[in-house]
Amino acid sequence: MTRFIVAPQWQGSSSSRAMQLIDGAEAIAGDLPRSSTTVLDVPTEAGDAQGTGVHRLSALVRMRERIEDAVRGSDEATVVVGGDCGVALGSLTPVAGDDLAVVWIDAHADLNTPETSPSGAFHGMVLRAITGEGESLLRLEPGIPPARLVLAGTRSLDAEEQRFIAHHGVRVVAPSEMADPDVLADAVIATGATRVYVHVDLDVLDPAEMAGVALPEPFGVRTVDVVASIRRLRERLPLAGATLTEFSPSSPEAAIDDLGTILRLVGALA
Ligand SMILES: NC(=[NH2+])NCCC[C@H](N)C(=O)O
Repeated sequence: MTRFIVAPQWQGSSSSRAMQLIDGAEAIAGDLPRSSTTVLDVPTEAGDAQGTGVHRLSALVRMRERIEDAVRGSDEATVVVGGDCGVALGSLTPVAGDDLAVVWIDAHADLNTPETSPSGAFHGMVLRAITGEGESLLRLEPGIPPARLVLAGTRSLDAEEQRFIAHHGVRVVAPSEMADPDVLADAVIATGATRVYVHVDLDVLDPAEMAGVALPEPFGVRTVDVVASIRRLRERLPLAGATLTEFSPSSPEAAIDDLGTILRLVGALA
């Protein structure tokens, strides 16, 4: 049975957004099987950037350790539910290796560094940290090489992210390409990896199908296509771990509308 870890991490400077991410994590947790779900404590400490340009750095370093400890030692793939996308660092660290590909299903690339981030929010830097770059207190070492990354559903890129993708020739599966589930699976197989980590940020979905995200981006992917792409990929490679992140409903009533969609994605990852 798949294990779930719920990590209500928040990375920004706004407390209303923090509350929404915490509420979102709790709403999802309420629908997961109780016996196989661990809910981590909410990191209430404000944390300190320590001059790094990463908001709440000290709190995020602690949260990373907590997530890593919770994931480590399981024989099966663990699905870590955020919280923000930054939880993927702690979730991926115990399963990293030179046979691993990382699939980033997200409207954003999350490839900023503290120097290039427009927001100071770690969720926009976490994939870069997974490649072993960026702030030294909060990155994977050794990192996953760019040739082992596949981005999918991506449609909002900052200048440095565009440069990184072009420079390294990172494969980006466009939202429209997701209609054919073989495209993602083929792209991951082409990296030569033999295991795959799948990260899903709910903002990859079209806003018509997912309202409860902080940074909705138009022209997104249909839930049915994300589910089919993940299932097809899993027919071809074993899943090493997964994240499902960024649920931040504006109210408990609004959360109910999105939970059915979220559970379909949970089903594809579990
Ligand atoms: N996974 C996300 N929601 N990322 C949002 C990132 C937004 C922007 N690119 C930043 O660096 O701040």
